[in-house]
Amino acid sequence: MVCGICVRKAVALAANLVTEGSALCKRCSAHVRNSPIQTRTSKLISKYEKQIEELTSQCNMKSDECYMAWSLVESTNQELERLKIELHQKLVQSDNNEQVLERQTDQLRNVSQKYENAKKLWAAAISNLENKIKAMKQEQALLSLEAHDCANAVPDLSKMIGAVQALVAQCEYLKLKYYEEMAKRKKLHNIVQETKGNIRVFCRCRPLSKYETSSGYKCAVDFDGAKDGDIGILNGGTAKKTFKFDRVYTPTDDQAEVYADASPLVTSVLDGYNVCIFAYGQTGTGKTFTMEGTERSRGVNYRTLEELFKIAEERKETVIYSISVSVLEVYNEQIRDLLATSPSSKKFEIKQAGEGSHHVPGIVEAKVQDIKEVWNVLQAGSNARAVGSNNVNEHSSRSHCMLCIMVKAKNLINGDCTRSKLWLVDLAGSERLAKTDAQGERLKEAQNINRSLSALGDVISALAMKSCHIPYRNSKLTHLLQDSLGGDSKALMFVQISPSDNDVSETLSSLNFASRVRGIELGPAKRQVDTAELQKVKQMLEKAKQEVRFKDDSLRKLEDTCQNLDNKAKGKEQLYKNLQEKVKELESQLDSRMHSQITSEKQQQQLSGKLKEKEEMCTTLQQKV
Ligand SMILES: Nc1ncnc2c1ncn2[C@@H]1O[C@H](COP(=O)(O)OP(=O)(O)OP(=O)(O)O)[C@@H](O)[C@H]1O
Repeated sequence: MVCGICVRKAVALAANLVTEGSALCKRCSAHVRNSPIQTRTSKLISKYEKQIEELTSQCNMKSDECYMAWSLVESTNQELERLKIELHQKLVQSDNNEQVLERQTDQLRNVSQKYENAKKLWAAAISNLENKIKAMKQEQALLSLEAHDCANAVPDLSKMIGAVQALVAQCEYLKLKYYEEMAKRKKLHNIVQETKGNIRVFCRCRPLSKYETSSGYKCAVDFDGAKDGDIGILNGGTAKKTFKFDRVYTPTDDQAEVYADASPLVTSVLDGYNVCIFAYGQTGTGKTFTMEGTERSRGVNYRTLEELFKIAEERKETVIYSISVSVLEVYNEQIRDLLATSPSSKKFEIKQAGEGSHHVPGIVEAKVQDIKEVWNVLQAGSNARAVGSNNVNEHSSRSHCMLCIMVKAKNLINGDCTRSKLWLVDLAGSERLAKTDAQGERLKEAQNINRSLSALGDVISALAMKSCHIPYRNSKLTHLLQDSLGGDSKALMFVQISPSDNDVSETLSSLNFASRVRGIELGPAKRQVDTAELQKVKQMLEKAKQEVRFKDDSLRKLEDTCQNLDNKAKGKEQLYKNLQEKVKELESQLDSRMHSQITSEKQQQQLSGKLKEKEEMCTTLQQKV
């Protein structure tokens, strides 16, 4: 209850305790009796206070709700931010992917461009090759036509084979005949040799030397009967002494002509006969020239060996020959083995001569395969001879130079084996001691020369008289030549003379010696030989040889033609195969290119698919945002 004074103020006062019927004044705490208005007001107040309380609690609830709503918005915003970042990252990635894709697309474009270019190139190459193949096919067709023409040109292959077989058979028959004839010829040849005598003498006169001409010396030799083997020596004006030999060579006769007459003896060596060819005569008359010759004008030694190898080669199908050579020098009755001492003998193989090869032991021999090797051996001999003397010319005049060729032969048809020897001797110059007026060493040399030359004469005489004792051992020269002087052996002596009237006495001496050698051997009975039969056989043999040669030639020509055609066809075939292989190679290269193109196209498609997926993902995300 508020006093009247307070009542007035009551309206303005808030919250005052009101009790029904009475109340305590809040200001003065006096009990105040409630008026009806006051009661009603307090009722209203409490009612409103209740309403306020309700509203306050409602307000609190709403504030909580608001708070919750705010929190939700906050978290949604955060999510949105995250999504934005994610979207951004995706966009960046998508950009990167796009760039990679672009690059790959560019690469693919390049690859496909290259592929297109290569394709064009290959296509051009292939069409080029196809053209070539076409051309080659045409050529091949032409060639096969040609081959057909050729085949047609040959009447009939079987006929041809038959003809060839007949030719071969004929050839074989002719060969047999040829061998038979050869055997006959050999026999006849040896008969002819025997009828001519086992020792023959050829006389050769050298030209007047420049010195002789300038000194006014004249030619004292008459060659009028030279063709018949007659030679005349003018001795003191009109007096003329004539000699007869198997051959007489004038100063104009060359080395080939001289050798031509000696060559049949070479054939005898290959047939198993021992042979001796020697040059005898006064110093400076051309013994070395005849036997050795010069490089431009080869002598008997070289030509003999050349022919020997030629015949051995010709006969190689029927006889196997093994040839070896020894080179010796006899000076003052001493033997010098020039091959054993030669500084250049390393060029060929030398060995001790086989047992029984020589009567004098210890001599070496060089086995020679061809004429080139022989030349090396001859050179080695000459070099060794030069090394052994201060002056080769003078020394050679006073020593006997001896070349021995040993031949072993095996006949493949009848199995015959022979061993024979060919001596080629350049004798020391013969001089009369009275003329040389020699003394000391020179006298000794001259005496030795004369002794050995007269020993040679004695051996020849003893042989001619068919003595039971032949004095071979009287000199080293005859001792060495023992096998080739006498028995079945054949000898040829070149008597060398000077044309000068200043040398007449020496010339006469040499010719007398040579006549003695020749005269004692040739008997009248042996001269009467019927050469007509021999001529007939020779002609038959020549004809058979020509026929064989002709058949051989035509066979060889046919074989050559067939071989040529075969070679051509093979060549073309190979070319065609090569081209086919090239085309195959190109095709496989093209295939692999196409395969790689397809692979790269597939890769491109896969990449585009992935790109699309990414783009869709981006769009979805953006929409979400
Ligand atoms: N037929 C010929 N034609 C041309 N020149 C020749 C002939 N014969 C010899 N001669 C020459 O005569 C000279 C003497 O010859 P060569 O030396 O051969 O005589 P030789 O008898 O061997 O002498 P030696 O006994 O002194 O050794 C050489 O110059 C040679 O070239």
